[in-house]
Amino acid sequence: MTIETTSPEKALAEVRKEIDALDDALHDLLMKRTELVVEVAEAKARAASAAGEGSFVAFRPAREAQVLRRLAERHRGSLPVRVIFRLWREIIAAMTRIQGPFRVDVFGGQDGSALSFWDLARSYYGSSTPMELHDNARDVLRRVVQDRSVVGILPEPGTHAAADWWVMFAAGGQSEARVVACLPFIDVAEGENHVRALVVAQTGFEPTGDDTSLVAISSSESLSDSRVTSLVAAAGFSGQRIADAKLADGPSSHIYLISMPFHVAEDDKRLAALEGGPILEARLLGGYANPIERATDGE
Ligand SMILES: O=C(O)C(=O)C[C@]1(C(=O)O)C=C[C@@H](O)C=C1
Repeated sequence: MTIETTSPEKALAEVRKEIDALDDALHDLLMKRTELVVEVAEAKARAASAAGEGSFVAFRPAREAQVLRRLAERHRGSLPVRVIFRLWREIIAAMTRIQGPFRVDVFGGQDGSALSFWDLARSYYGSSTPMELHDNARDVLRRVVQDRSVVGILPEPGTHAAADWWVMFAAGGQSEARVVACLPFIDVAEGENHVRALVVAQTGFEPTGDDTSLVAISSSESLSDSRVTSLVAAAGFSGQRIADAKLADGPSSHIYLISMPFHVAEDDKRLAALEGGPILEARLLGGYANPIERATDGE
């Protein structure tokens, strides 16, 4: 016969003591991580001044994607990866704000999807980051172009009635703004179907090893899907049309948005090779680290 020496109260108190110790360890690590991010900011400031720039953009979406992918890869147990992401997104957003001004302008539209886009922005850019809602995608884009500290959340082209903002982006003057991320960063096949958004900011579209690029091409004539595909292939690229638009005036009256399943750099020679024949201009709009895909997530 075994004699019960530990009362349930005592066992509970023991486990809670262990939880307290873990909380302390987590808290210590968070404080240490913050100190490292201050060093990261100092390194960025030095790099900016060496490049003759007075300030720097702290936001590095490619690095953020790599941080999340690495965690998803090593994750075990019943805590959903989405919860891990939410926790790290809160941390990363706070650490971005420690380095300098950072704010988010969100497209909400007028068709009831505002809450979905707002939620997406909050869960990725933190509970205390200043955010503003706009009912017009063009206003969001304008804010991004005007202010280096702004990140814009816009509906994914081809999926939303108001998602024609990319045309203004593609046909407007040169700007430092780029598409740099896609939200949500985790796609759960059996999860609820949420909206997808693209993130636009004045920061680089850097490679992560698993990316999608968005290139806009303009033409004076209407191009069929197969024509677009073969022109893209002739330049050494591959990709598919995900959206198109017809402009009222100017020689480049037809404009197509091509999604390419790899990273395209700003100086990629294939962009120049695309121009010629019916294509008057090819412009890299940026792109994003492909979100991770899961069949299920802790359900
Ligand atoms: O690695 C950086 O450049 C950082 O600034 C650190 C960090 C992070 O907290 O991991 C924060 C913000 C950046 O957008 C990317 C990553």
